[in-house]
Formats: sequence, C-alpha cells, structure tokens
Amino acid sequence: MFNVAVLGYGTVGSGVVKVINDNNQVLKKFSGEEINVKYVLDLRDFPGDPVEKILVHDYEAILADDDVKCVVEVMGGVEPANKFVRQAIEKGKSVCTSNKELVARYGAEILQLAKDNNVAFLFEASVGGGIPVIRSINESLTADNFDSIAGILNGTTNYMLTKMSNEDLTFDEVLKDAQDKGYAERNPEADVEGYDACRKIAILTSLICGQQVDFEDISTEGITGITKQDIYYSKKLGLPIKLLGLMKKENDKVYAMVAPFMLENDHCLRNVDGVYNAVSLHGDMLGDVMLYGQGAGSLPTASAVVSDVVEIAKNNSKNIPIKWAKEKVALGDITTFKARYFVRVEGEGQSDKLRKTFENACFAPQLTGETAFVTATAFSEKEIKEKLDGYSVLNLIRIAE
Ligand SMILES: NC(=O)C1=CN([C@@H]2O[C@H](COP(=O)(O)OP(=O)(O)OC[C@H]3O[C@@H](n4cnc5c(N)ncnc54)[C@H](OP(=O)(O)O)[C@@H]3O)[C@@H](O)[C@H]2O)C=CC1
Ligand SMILES: N[C@@H](CC=O)C(=O)O
Repeated sequence: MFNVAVLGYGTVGSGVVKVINDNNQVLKKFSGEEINVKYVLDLRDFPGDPVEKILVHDYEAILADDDVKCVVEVMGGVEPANKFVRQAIEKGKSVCTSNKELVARYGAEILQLAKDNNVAFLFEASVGGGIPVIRSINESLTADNFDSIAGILNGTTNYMLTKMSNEDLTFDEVLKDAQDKGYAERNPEADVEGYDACRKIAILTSLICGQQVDFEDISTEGITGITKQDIYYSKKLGLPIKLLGLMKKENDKVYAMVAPFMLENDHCLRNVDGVYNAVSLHGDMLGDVMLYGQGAGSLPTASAVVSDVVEIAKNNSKNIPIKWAKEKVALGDITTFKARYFVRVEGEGQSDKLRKTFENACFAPQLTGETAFVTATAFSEKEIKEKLDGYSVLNLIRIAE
C-alpha cells in the first residue's frame, strides 16, 4: 500500500481523490502498488462527503505518520504551501504539486532539498494542466537543444477569448463563467493579467535551460486591454487573439515574454480554443513538436497530479533527478523583439496618411471613430510607438507568424 496525503480539498484536490479512487486499478498497474489516500487536509469540514472520515485540520498529524510516503500539495499560494512542502521533504516524504506559484519561485531550491533528502519533488500539473509537458521535457525531449517555446499556457484566458469571440459576451461575464467552471485562480488577476502564464513560461524556460529563470524578469501583459472592438477586428481579419507565453534563444541569449497576439493563418496554435492549452517547442534535431490538452479544470489537472504520484510510487519514493540549478539566467532585452502589429488609432479615414508611414499596411473594415490596420513590416515596441507619435493609439497587438 502506498499512502498519500492530499493538502487542499478544492477543485484540484477533490479531483485527485476521485482519480485515485476511481482509477485505482490503472494506478496499480503502472505503479505496482495500491495507492491510498490516507489523509485529506483542509481548513473546512465537508459534512456528508466520504472524505470526512480521513479529513484532518492539523498538518502535524500527516507529518508524524511514517506510513505517508507522498504529500500532494494542491492548496495553492506560496505560504504555507512552501513551508508544508519543505517539512514533508525533511521528514523523508516525496511531494508533488500543481502549484506553479510555488514552483516558479522555489522550484530549484525545493528540488535541491528533495535531492538532499533522497525523495522526489514533481510538479507535472504546474504547467498546462493535464498536458504531460514537464515529463516530456525531462524524460523524452532529451536529445535536442531547444531554441524556442510558444505556448497557450492559461486555460482561463483562452476560454475567455474564445467565448468573447464566439458569443456576444462581456469580459466580466466570461470571467465569471471560467471561475464557475473551476479554471480560474483564487485571485483571477493572476490569469487575466498574464501572471499565471508568466510563471508557467518561467518554469518551462528554467527546465529547458537547466537554470533558474525568475518570473519577475519576464515582460508580461495580460488580456485586460483586449476590448470588444479588438475582437471584432480579429474576426474580420481572421486573426484570432491568444495570450502567448514565448521563449526564444538567439546568439546565446534567452528572451521570454507573455502578451496577447493575433495569430496568422498557418500558426500552429491558432486553433487551440476554449480551456485547451498547447505548447510548441523547436529542437535542433527534432524540429517542431507540439503538446495539446486541457489546461485547467478539476479532472484533467488531477490526472497530471496523480501521474506524479504513480511516478513517485514506481520509484519507491526515491529522488527523481530534474536539472534546475539555482544560478540565474540573465534574460535578453525583450524591447528589441520585433513583430508586425495590429494598430487602432482614433479618428476615421486616416488610411491615406498612415499609408505614408506604414507602407503596404493592410487596413481593416473600420468601426466608427477609428482607423485600424496591420503593418506589413516588423517593428520593436519602441519603433512602432515612435512611428505612431502624434496619433491617439487605441490599441496595439502583436502578430504571431
Ligand atoms: N483549478 C485548476 O484548473 C488548476 C489549478 N492549479 C493549481 O492548483 C492549486 C489548487 O488550485 P484549486 O484546486 O483550483 O484551488 P481551490 O481554491 O479550489 O482549492 C484549494 C483548497 O485548499 C484549501 N486550503 C487553502 N489553504 C489551506 C491551508 N493552509 N490548509 C489547508 N487547506 C487549505 C482551500 O480551503 P478554503 O477554500 O477553505 O480556503 C481549498 O479547499 C493552485 O496552486 C492552482 O494554481 C493548477 C492547474 C489547474
Ligand atoms: N488558472 C489556471 C489554472 C491552471 O493552471 C489556468 O486557467 O490555466
């Protein structure tokens, strides 16, 4: 019997208990042992829920029980999750987590602690929900130098942008819907301001580089500036808007950013809709590879968490090496990143004047009181702002080729 304790009985935690109970035979087949949830820790009581019998409110009970080999941290937030995870490891228990905030901030340190204590620390669900992207990077994509990652890494915002485009709903209405479905973070600002996608691209970049990439260093823009008017143009132009997390290596420099983009016709991520996420990586030998699946939600996320539990049981709860050193990667200056732009400026009928500055620009069917177009040339953010000096700019969205 392989006993686990689940910390947090919310969207993901309740999914973890369900996956372990409902798919017990599958888990046994792959891990070689029966997996059992011995404890669930939460702040609340759950009267009438079968979990009531194993519910505890005091973490010490879990730490003190040597039969618990693996702690599943699915509470979220940095503290006390960070403290609980370290205490478990120091007590000789392996840990898996879906907590990207914790992993992005302390991943390298906790991996070292796990190594020192000869236990495992895994975090498959921290990026891409149910998509097995982390195990793929650590165990399968090990023969290449990867020079780029492009990902739709946040289920909430992709769900919102898809709904805003397909149905005539407001930002607040679609956000509420994503929250009701359990996709959004406790504070949904993390989703809509791009912080969640930023932590995820930081984790992926750290794993690709084998070194720490601080999420605070990554230029991050969310979707709060995307209006109904932008969605109107995106439909007219056939360029769907997606929040992308990007990493690029060029001349030994690493660049990373999160921002909304309009995706060109042949872009591999343009048909990734709803709560689905996808991560596309480019390797020097393999070429392009893409992973796709549900990026949020109770069961897809829990499936990834439980796959970590299986991996830990299979490895007898011993350390599973993951290369992520504490030394920091100094990111390149993203303001030099060039892209074509979708531009909206105040005032109708300005196309003749704008054409003089933006040669071969493609003008969109206009909405009252403004002029909108897509540039034919790529510019850095600084360059395009200089070119638009004197215009009242309503929005600027990069185009992803
Ligand atoms: N939802 C999703 O689709 C995904 C979520 N994640 C990540 O997984 C983690 C959990 O997310 P999710 O399940 O959605 O969050 P929820 O808020 O639904 O669940 C968290 C649970 O943990 C409990 N909890 C919080 N603090 C403590 C504590 N100190 N001691 C005991 N219990 C505590 C909460 O109790 P209470 O409600 O009483 O505060 C709640 O029941 C987060 O890190 C999130 O970012 C990752 C991928 C997908
Ligand atoms: N809030 C996150 C949950 C999964 O990581 C998202 O919407 O992607």
